[in-house]
Amino acid sequence: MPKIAKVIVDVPTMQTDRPFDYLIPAVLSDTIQPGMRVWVQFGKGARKVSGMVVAISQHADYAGTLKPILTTLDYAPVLNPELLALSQWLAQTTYAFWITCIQTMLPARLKVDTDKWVHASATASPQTLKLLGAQAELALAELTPQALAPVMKAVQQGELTVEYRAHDRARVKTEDHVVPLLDIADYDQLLTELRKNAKQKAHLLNALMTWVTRAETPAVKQVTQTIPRTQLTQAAKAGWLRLEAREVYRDPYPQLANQALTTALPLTPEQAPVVATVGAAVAAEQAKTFLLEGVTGSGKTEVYLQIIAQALAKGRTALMLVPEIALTPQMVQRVRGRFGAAVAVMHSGLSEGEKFDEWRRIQRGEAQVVVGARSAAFAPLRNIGICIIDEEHESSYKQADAPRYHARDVVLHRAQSAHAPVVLGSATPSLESRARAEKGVYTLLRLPHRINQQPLPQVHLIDMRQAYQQGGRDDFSAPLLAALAKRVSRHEQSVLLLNRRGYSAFVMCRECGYKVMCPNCDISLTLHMDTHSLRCHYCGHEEAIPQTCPSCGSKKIRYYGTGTQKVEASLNQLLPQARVLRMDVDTTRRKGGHAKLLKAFGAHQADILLGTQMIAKGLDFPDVTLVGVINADTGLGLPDFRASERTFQLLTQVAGRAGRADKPGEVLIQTFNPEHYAIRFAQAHDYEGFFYAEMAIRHRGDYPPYYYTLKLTVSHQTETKAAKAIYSLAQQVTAALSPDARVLGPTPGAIARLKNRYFYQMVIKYKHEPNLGAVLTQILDETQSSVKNGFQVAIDPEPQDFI
Ligand SMILES: Nc1ncnc2c1ncn2[C@@H]1O[C@H](COP(=O)(O)OP(=O)(O)OP(=O)(O)O)[C@@H](O)[C@H]1O
Ligand SMILES: [Zn+2]
Ligand SMILES: [Zn+2]
Repeated sequence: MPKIAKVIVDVPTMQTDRPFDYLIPAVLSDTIQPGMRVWVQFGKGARKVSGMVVAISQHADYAGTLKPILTTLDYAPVLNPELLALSQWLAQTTYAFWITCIQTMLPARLKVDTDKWVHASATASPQTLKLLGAQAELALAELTPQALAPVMKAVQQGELTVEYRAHDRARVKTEDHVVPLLDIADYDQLLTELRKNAKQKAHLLNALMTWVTRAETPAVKQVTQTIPRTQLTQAAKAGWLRLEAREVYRDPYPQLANQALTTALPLTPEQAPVVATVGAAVAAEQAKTFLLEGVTGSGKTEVYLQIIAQALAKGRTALMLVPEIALTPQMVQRVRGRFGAAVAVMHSGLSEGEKFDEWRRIQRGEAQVVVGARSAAFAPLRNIGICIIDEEHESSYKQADAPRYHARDVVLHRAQSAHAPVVLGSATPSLESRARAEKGVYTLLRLPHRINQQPLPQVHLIDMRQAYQQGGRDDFSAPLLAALAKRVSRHEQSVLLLNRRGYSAFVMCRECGYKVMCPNCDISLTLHMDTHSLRCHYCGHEEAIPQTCPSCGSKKIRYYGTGTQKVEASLNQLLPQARVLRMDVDTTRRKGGHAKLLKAFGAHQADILLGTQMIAKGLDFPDVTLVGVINADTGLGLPDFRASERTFQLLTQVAGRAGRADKPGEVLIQTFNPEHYAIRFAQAHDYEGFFYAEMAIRHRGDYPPYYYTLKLTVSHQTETKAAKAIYSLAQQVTAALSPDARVLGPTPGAIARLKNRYFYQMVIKYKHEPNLGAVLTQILDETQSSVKNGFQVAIDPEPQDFI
């Protein structure tokens, strides 16, 4: 009885979002396993596509004749059974295509690329044949837009046919090594036969004898420092040696390779019981979730490292997630410093090749500790013994595009099947997690004090309404300037936060008020002084800054908004003695830019580190005694029920950068809302107070964590079509819901037009809705058939952004 492979093909549509049956040819019957990528023929044109074997069975679900699998792309599964099951769970819970989930879980290098080629069909006219020139076929990707137009026309008329050709990009990096082939006596003999002046050959033969004695096979890279490569090739031809390509890993952190390992610190009386409690769950293989609520500088990272060590000692592996912006070189160094080569790092700053190699080191069991950002939740670790999510409140753990997963949920799901405990750590836990701890679903553990009983920094609020009346200058109040100046004279350091949430610099005409807008999106363009251009942060459109107003022709074009560059310029004017380092998207765009700036600041090459949100987290610099917040409240006005929570978290985190060593810290927060509860609780370092106050507000408004939320978005290039569609979907959804559910909207998206598409959305708030999943799947099914009409529907469970 032939065996059947169930294959998910790489064709992401609703109709193809299920396993298809393929025959396993006899030659492959011993090889093929679930989790392997294969080539198959698919669809009408029987074109070659890649796919993933998700199961093997004796039974076909399809009654017709089955096509065979053409061949495999992998020698071993790239998804193990646990991850394969996870991919299916992910597809179900995020309403995404199964193939999209599979691809999200694998490194980009394992995604098969398809190129389109055209060649002449039997009906091709001489004119069409001319398009091909002397070639038998053309790669579409290489044609210019002008050349493409007539080719596409010929394709539509059937004179040219398109062929899809997929190719695997999973290439490993190799390095050549010299392998001696003879023994010492032979080399000695050759040496005596050499002509006197053949100095290079003599040198090589001597070297070969040394390598044979030491049983070495040195890298060609090293050998060619003293012996020319041509000598090696000649010697290889003569049969003296062989050049062998060996697989090497690309190391994203070569500078950390030979670092001496750090040892565990003696734990403080607060840390010790936390490590013991979680350690017990690690030992007992209990899938328990702990919420570690520890103030900034309380030594959470040391706790994580010691818990990880316990899991490793049991022969199990560890997964540690850190938000992208907190994944500083400092953090990587701390983990690599403790566990050395056992650590693999996964984040978006790595090259594709580095990501692939780190993934393979994990896959092969050579790395047992993974530290990484959101996507590391899918690291191919086996035998997980502990999972840690640092800064668990961070919204960047939620992916905004399909599959719209939350890394915290993925990790909790994996830990459950691995019987491993999870630690969610934060100084400012999300309301959702803290509420679960309140109900006893999670176990609450606390580190209420800083290491060595260092006090948390004093926080002062500066009322900017008064400061402006008293003649404050630019963005700086008198007290903040004075405090900065004092630090400079004492050779201490300061961190200065410019809150960019809900905010950006723009260009406006002072005569007529014209703002330069993106031609594709309903949003003003953002000013970038380093490139002297205006850019759209949504679609990437870029244009030069106009000299005169495009609307009225006036020359009174002015720059508005507190951009970091503008703040830096006024700091240089107001405090000429201070050396300022600016850290924002512009100065950290290049690879390693982030690390370079932090290193310079750590080496005291600057007095002030000025930056956006990215400086608020994870930094541990002992000489920082002042933290200034230029604008605390830009995010408070956003139409989002999490606005207060986000502001509280940001202020608490950034305040936590001050006074972490022996010198006491001070924090100055400039605000227009000094009475706002989020700002007051941040001033008092009172997370618990904030939690209960905010819970009351959420309760009154029927918001999470009391309700679940789900956002449904429809877009179309024609505004009326999008609007009509959302109203009919709203009816369809409402009909399926119980009276307890609430529907907000439909409304136009906060940015109603993006990339020339119009967006309409609705938000569903609910507690228990057993029918919701079915009606959403039905909606996806129905709208998918209208994709040809240009509709796009997106379902976002627990969205992090309501705009
Ligand atoms: N047991 C200990 N003994 C001595 N020093 C410690 C101990 N544990 C941690 N530290 C030190 O205390 C400082 C703060 O610790 P750490 O950075 O781990 O805090 P954290 O809670 O992760 O802070 P944040 O949430 O602000 O990032 C670090 O410099 C760390 O080396
Ligand atoms: Zn104008
Ligand atoms: Zn745009």
